[in-house]
Amino acid sequence: MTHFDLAIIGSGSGNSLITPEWDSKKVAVIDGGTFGGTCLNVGCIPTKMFVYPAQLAAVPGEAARLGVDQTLDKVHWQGIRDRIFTRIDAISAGGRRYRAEELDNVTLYDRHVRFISEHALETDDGQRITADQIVVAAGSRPVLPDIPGINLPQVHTSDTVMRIPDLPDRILIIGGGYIAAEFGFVFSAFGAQVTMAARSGPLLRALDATVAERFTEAASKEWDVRLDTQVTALTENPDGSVRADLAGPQGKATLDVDLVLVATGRVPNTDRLDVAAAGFDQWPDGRLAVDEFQRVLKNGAPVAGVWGLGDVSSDFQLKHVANHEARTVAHNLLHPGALRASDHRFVPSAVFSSPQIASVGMTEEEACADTEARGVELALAVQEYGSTAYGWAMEDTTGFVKLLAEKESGRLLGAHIMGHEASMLIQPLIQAMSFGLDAHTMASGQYWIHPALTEVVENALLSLKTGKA
Ligand SMILES: Cc1cc2nc3c(=O)[nH]c(=O)nc-3n(C[C@H](O)[C@H](O)[C@H](O)COP(=O)(O)OP(=O)(O)OC[C@H]3O[C@@H](n4cnc5c(N)ncnc54)[C@H](O)[C@@H]3O)c2cc1C
Ligand SMILES: NC(=O)c1ccc[n+]([C@@H]2O[C@H](COP(=O)([O-])OP(=O)(O)OC[C@H]3O[C@@H](n4cnc5c(N)ncnc54)[C@H](O)[C@@H]3O)[C@@H](O)[C@H]2O)c1
Repeated sequence: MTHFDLAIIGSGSGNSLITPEWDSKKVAVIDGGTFGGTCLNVGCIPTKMFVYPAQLAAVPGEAARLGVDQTLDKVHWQGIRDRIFTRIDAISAGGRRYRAEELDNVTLYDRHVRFISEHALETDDGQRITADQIVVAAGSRPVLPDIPGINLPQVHTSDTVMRIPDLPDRILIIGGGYIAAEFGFVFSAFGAQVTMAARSGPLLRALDATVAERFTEAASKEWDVRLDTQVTALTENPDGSVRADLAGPQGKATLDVDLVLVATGRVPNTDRLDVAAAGFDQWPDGRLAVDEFQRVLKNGAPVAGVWGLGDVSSDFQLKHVANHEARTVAHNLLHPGALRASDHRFVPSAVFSSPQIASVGMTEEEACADTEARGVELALAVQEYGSTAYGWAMEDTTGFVKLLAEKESGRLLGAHIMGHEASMLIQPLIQAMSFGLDAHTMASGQYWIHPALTEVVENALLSLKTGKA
């Protein structure tokens, strides 16, 4: 049995907790997977490193509309893949080496671990660890739906698909969420024939309904989107390809593909941690229950010295949320008498597909319910990129900004953007919501550069008919 001042399970956002204040204390970092966690190794970072070259591959199609003829000669899958993972693997190895070898006070356990009591853990090779403080930052993993043939070697998740040896000709993506949307774009821009089977339509249906509908329409022009379609079986063909049995609105069909990507959501890793053995509370979806200070709960009350952060406990499976919660925990570990709460009021997200999407705050449906419940009026504006000068330059036909605000006060309730650089255009709206700037003051109290694309945000704000306008 080895005792530590602090034990951290998970080297993703959990790794950032080891600040210089811990130099004189004994710290354990435990990770049974690849050092650095999901975002670095199999998540945000490599996916976006594929999205960027995919955007370049899509340029000739876009340029032709504007009178510039270009041709795409070749996409070097292996070169792109190796460039990405040479960089990422080195960062992961460097981070691991730093923790394992260069910090005297830190012990790295490359093992899976499970709880045996509130403050005691056991690794999968039988080592016992106790700690005054334990941080559970163990993340989530892909769900594999119960479909016959799901374990065929041609079936991948986001954990493995980015390292495949060659770009397949034909890909079936099961799911219609974030991962499906991003990989659908990457693989189709690279030249693969992509079919997407979404169990219930439209794509990205957790987002605002206008975004989901208009994204589905745009995506359907680029790849084969089958809504309300179940994949009922996967069978290996004699030539090594896979036959998928599909059941959809048109009845039953079969589809032969070279690779299947499963993107049907992710589950928190609480089961493999055996948090039930410590008696910690869990939500029905398996997430570890924590309070606003990120303290793990047991029978509804915080457990002294046990904390949770990121995908394992969060409502949002997003890296910037995991990082924010890690900053909360970093402070609270060191300041037990002055705890800080995490701020989950205005959590933005972006889908790096084509078109790109960014959202913050309520959907229209949520804003309607919210304003109705509070007896206040809702103001709504939809502004097309194509209505601004920069949109004319782009000959844009798909991009738009949708804003939702409280009519009387002009307080923004939600913002949804689809189109070129949506993830950047949304930032001033996140800022306004976070700092309580009303729509009218935001629109008219500052200069907006002409004729930048930001004018679409300015015009959307001006179109909101609020009490302050
Ligand atoms: C394909 C993909 C793309 C994404 N893109 C984005 C994006 O663009 N933007 C964004 O904000 N988010 C994105 N995300 C989500 C983001 O990656 C996660 O929200 C974030 O990485 C979660 O961080 P974490 O620290 O909670 O967990 P992780 O980074 O997953 O770290 C958990 C660690 O715990 C280890 N572990 C788990 N169980 C045990 C155990 N029992 N014992 C020991 N170790 C254990 C795991 O090996 C892992 O290394 C993406 C996710 C995926 C899959
Ligand atoms: N850009 C980003 O921020 C980004 C990118 C990728 C992933 N992520 C995070 O990772 C999480 C997981 O991504 P995801 O795309 O796997 O999940 P998701 O929750 O976004 O989408 C899952 C999809 O799978 C469908 N589905 C579920 N079970 C199914 C089944 N049996 N058959 C067919 N379809 C089924 C759902 O209806 C849904 O459309 C996301 O929630 C997101 O938070 C974020």
